Amino acid sequence: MTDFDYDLFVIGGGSGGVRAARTASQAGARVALAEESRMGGTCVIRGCVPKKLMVFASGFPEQIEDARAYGWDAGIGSFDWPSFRKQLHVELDRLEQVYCSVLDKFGVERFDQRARLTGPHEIELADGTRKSAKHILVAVGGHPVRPPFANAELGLVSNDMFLLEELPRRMLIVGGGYIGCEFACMMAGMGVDVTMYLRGGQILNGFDEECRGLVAEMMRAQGIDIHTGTTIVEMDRADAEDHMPRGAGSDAAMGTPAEFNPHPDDHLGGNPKSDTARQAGCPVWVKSTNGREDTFDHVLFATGRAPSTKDMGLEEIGVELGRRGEIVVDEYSQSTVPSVYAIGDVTGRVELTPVAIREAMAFTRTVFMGEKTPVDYDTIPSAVFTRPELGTVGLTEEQAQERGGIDVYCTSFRPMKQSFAGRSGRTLMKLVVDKETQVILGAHIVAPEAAEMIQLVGIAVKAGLTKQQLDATCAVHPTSSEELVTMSAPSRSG
Ligand SMILES: Cc1cc2nc3c(=O)[nH]c(=O)nc-3n(C[C@H](O)[C@H](O)[C@H](O)COP(=O)(O)OP(=O)(O)OC[C@H]3O[C@@H](n4cnc5c(N)ncnc54)[C@H](O)[C@@H]3O)c2cc1C
Ligand SMILES: NC(=O)c1ccc[n+]([C@@H]2O[C@H](COP(=O)([O-])OP(=O)(O)OC[C@H]3O[C@@H](n4cnc5c(N)ncnc54)[C@H](O)[C@@H]3O)[C@@H](O)[C@H]2O)c1
Repeated sequence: MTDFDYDLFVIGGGSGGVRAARTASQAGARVALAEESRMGGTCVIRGCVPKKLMVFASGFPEQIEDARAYGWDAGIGSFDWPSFRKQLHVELDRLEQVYCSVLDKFGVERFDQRARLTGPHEIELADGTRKSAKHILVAVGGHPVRPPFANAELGLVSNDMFLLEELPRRMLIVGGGYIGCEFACMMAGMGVDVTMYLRGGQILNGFDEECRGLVAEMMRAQGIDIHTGTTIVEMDRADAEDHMPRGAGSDAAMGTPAEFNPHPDDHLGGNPKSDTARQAGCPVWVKSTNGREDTFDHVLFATGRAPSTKDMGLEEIGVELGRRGEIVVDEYSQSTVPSVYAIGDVTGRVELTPVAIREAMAFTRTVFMGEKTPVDYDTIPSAVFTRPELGTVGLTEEQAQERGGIDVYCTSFRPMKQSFAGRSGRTLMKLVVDKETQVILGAHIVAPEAAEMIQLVGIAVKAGLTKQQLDATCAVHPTSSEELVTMSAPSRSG
């Protein structure tokens, strides 16, 4: 064993990789980590964190409108994107430093470069250096994928949204999953005119139907123009000759286009080193399946992500990849090459930060602490940061109906704060309960702060509590969440 340079070499400094490196080092292992872009990975640099800060920024117009209804002489003024963006990146730089310091503090050797596998125990760094390790952990995450349309490179992906030089006036978002819906609400809140194209009939495929319907209704009420069963058939630069608006240059029609940098490397949805240099895309002319032709300052492709396994040397050494390029692993995150493990988005299991972190900790326990620890994927709560938010845990009503024997407790109301302000927004709370045992199988909330609420209800659902046990908890009044412990009769059974 001492023949190896390290006990563990981690490739990827995102949520999963950093946690695994730190905990393995704490467990006494000699650890190194290579990160080709910025430490912190998707969540910290181009995902959860900047997204949530943008969610906060985009919520103020509504809050100020409410403040006026509550008697404040408040005015919204205008939103200064460049100033927000500057502050956002100061914060991301700070967090990146925190991640670096944590690794340094725990004695993890860092390599700020790309790494690939050249053997079951060998890693090659971009500068040609080779390192050996008893175990290799691949935690390289995923990257956004554009659909295979001609000229799709004219569109942005989520990574680009945090780097925009200026906010678009009009924007088309293609895709209605987590990322599409969250950006639609953020952009609309910041005053952008948002159109969405969905391939299917509704946003947020896989979530509870009633909740999807309500979130879509609320998004439309904010002015988001959602087109279902619609996709792009053709797209081009708006200033291409065929698509110039008559009597006006595209600048006049669309605002000054920022410099356009195509994305030569779709491996990370862009060149990882260009994070600070990337400029916004150009105005785009779009023809859609509904026959409509339109121009947008930007098109955002929120059409899914793929594991970043390209050119990693994985298949060459015998690591099996799945259909989408994900690393196939067992319940202990071990790949088909016993010395190579993989965690996080690159395994295509559940693409959430807390899940990548749990996989990292289970990996450390299994490999470095002698406790074989599988990850528990049952009943993972999550939230979509739309406005209002959607929090979800456990089975949807539709999934539970398939197994049958359920009671559904559901309530929908105008929350006190919004009702007073004359706002039409509704809150929805739903508990899906096993009729016989009364165990709660699922909980779904559409409400302001639903993400905070579902974290707590998630404990009850994970613990296998019954509806009666929830009801035995005294309500906190006046709150919205008290409805979760006061719904007395099922709305329906199935
Ligand atoms: C816009 C957006 C919003 C999101 N919001 C949420 C949210 O609110 N809540 C939530 O739970 N999840 C959210 N996610 C998902 C979450 O960010 C991911 O599930 C999580 O970051 C996965 O962690 P990871 O460690 O697997 O990979 P990553 O965080 O992607 O880290 C992988 C790292 O590996 C590096 N890398 C890749 N290849 C190499 C190589 N060959 N050599 C060296 N380094 C390499 C990359 O640069 C990257 O830093 C969001 C994702 C996006 C895109
Ligand atoms: N709040 C959160 O926890 C959060 C936020 C963002 C992302 N994430 C994670 O990241 C993952 C990826 O998010 P995502 O939104 O990119 O993926 P997603 O799979 O949730 O949504 C992609 C959407 O794009 C649509 N689509 C795909 N190809 C298309 C095409 N050619 N034309 C039109 N539509 C097309 C799909 O039908 C789907 O609705 C999520 O599954 C989630 O795990 C989580």
